[in-house]
Amino acid sequence: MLFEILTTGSMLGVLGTSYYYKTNLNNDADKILKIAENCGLYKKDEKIRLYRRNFNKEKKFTEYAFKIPLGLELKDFQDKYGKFKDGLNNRSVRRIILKDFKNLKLDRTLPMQIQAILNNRVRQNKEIEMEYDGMLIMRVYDEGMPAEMHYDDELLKKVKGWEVPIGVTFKEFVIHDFEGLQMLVIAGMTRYGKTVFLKNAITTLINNQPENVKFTLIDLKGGLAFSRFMACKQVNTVAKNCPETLAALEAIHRELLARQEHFLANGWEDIGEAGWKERHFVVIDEGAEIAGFEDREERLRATHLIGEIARIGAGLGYRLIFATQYPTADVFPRQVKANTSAALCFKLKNSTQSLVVLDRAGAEDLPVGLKGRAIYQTDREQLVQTPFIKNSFIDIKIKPHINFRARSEGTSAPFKATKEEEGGSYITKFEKA
Ligand SMILES: Nc1ncnc2c1ncn2[C@@H]1O[C@H](COP(=O)(O)OP(=O)(O)OP(=O)(O)O)[C@@H](O)[C@H]1O
Repeated sequence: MLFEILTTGSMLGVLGTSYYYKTNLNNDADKILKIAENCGLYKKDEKIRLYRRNFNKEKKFTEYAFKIPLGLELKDFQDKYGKFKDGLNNRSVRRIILKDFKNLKLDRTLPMQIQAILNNRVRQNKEIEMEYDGMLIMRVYDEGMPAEMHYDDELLKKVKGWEVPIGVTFKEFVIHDFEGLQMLVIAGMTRYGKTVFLKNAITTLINNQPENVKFTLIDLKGGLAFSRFMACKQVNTVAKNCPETLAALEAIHRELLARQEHFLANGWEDIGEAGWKERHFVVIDEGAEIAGFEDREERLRATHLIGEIARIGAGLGYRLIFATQYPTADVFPRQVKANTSAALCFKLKNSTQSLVVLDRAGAEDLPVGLKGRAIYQTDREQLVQTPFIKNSFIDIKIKPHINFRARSEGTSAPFKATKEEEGGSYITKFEKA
């Protein structure tokens, strides 16, 4: 009796699963075509056309290739990401779970139990990835990404050199390599994961490049988030207000110009050719505070100095991470925007902000309340779940790098350039690669 039930159950399960995929595939393709049409993604009477579809059983996604009318581009479809996502998830589906049959109780309620298994409905949680390679590629994943990813030792082993973990997509682990892309913009509404990501980046770099990394941390949210890094020997400065920020930026600027002169004198094109290992990271959180400095002169000067780091810093070994929750055009120094080709964008308030960061709408459609979900944009775009790093984990990792000699108030303030740095000759020593 039990054997019969299990066999019948398994058969029903297999049939149910194959029915689910068959109808699901047709429905999804039809839905995409319909949503595109309803969103005005067509030209005159020319609509998008399905060219092929492939189902990847292992990674549980279906890839659709669409021919799109001339005059439309990938961005037009990405702008409607939220509409496609909601449309594909607009109803629950019947899903038969095979292992439920194994848990059946052989009593009078058996028929009801079987009925419950057969009638099981689940809310859909599909995710979409879009790309263009001569055709519009839409990958529809049956399951969205994990809602959480933890930063642990295993994850730390996956990054080396100047790489920092960005997170996971539906199918792969993503890193940001600061040797390839030296500047990174981070944007997102409050409490969606900017600071956690910055702490992830700082901890990773201290751990993997303890002898070569230097930090200037500009924390205009009061200095609390970066305070645990203050005593690390890799941290030159934690600036917490306008005067400290200006002093820190002026010091970097002096160093930058001196370095430039030194490179010129030696005929080095960039830090790679110079063979210097040091990289100096300037991390700014919250960038919008700078645009709000009361004194106009100070505001303009700070903006100019950050712009200079973005404009000429990369080749000289400077790296910039600029984070803000108010990404409006006047908050980004022009040079930062012009010289940055990487952005990590958490949920934003509206499409105008998204346009400033990503040059397209869409970040406003990221899920409400899902912390750590972001769009990572370089020359391509990936939807990622960023790793969550616990403060206790950070403390373990940075402990070996803490300078136990108590810092005086002064040492947490910006460092002073030496006489030599201020003058013509530049004496900072760097290790040869
Ligand atoms: N990647 C993540 N995964 C899971 N939870 C996260 C993640 N990042 C952040 N969180 C949660 O969200 C909270 C807020 O994150 P965080 O401090 O980074 O926000 P924020 O964007 O910097 O906000 P604000 O702009 O207000 O400082 C964290 O305390 C944590 O609980």
